[in-house]
Amino acid sequence: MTDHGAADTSAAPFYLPSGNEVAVFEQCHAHKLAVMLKGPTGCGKTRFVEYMAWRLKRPLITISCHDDLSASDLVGRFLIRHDGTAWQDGPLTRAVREGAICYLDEVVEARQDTVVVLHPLTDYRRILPVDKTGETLEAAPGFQLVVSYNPGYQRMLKDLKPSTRQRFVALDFNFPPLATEVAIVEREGSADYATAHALVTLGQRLRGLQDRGLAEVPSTRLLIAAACLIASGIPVRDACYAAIVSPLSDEATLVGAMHDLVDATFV
Ligand SMILES: Nc1ncnc2c1ncn2[C@@H]1O[C@H](COP(=O)(O)OP(=O)(O)OP(=O)(O)O)[C@@H](O)[C@H]1O
Repeated sequence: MTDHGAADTSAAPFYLPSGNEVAVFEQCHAHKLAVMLKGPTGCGKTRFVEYMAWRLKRPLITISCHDDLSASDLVGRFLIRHDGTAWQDGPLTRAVREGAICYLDEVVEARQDTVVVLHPLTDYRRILPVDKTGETLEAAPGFQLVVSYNPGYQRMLKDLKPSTRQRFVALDFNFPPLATEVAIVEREGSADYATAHALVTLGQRLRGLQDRGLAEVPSTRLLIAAACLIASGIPVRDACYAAIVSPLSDEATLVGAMHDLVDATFV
């Protein structure tokens, strides 16, 4: 869990919008609507929430969901101490009390019985029943629930229930348009324009391999990693293999096809 505590008064997190996501999110916040960010890994969802929390001057509490995450992990539990037991709020309860933005990353990884804890917070009631203490907390002004969800993963039995999905306004994220992604790689990867442009061109070509069986396509995050290696003196091809090609696949044919695209991009 990442806890930015009080509202972030430092400089704005760097975020380049791709569409009207900032305006839509602001309206959701004003109307107390929960938001679901849908999109592939590494395309800017977390950075967007950090930016919005800064813009709206709200504290941000981030929770990475996994299949062991229990309702108590979110809401809180009694801790045994030398002088008895003491209640400790979980991150969701703290966000509700503080009026923070609570960001649950990859919410689909959490078990259904954990996810249902969110339901009464997403409708007009905005309440959190804390069964173990008998309290019912009303969310403080400014509280907002935000979840992320990667629809690309094949999940079979594991998916969000319609009764959960329909509680959120969904914002679709994808990799940014070329010029925007070049600007991001330039800035975040300390790259010159030509290198950033070439890396994004390579990224777009590799994303085209999805039709040929590449399960995971390169995210903006991977392109930035390659740029960082290049900026620190690693030869371009080595950087691309290590930061982009190798993390994406172990399958010889696909790796070969990706190597060819690296060579064709950086002639
Ligand atoms: N629009 C953007 N503006 C600025 N930086 C961006 C943007 N999109 C992506 N990035 C960069 O890409 C990195 C990865 O993005 P981020 O961590 O937000 O992805 P994510 O979609 O939350 O991924 P995951 O689903 O794996 O958590 C960021 O740390 C940032 O450097």
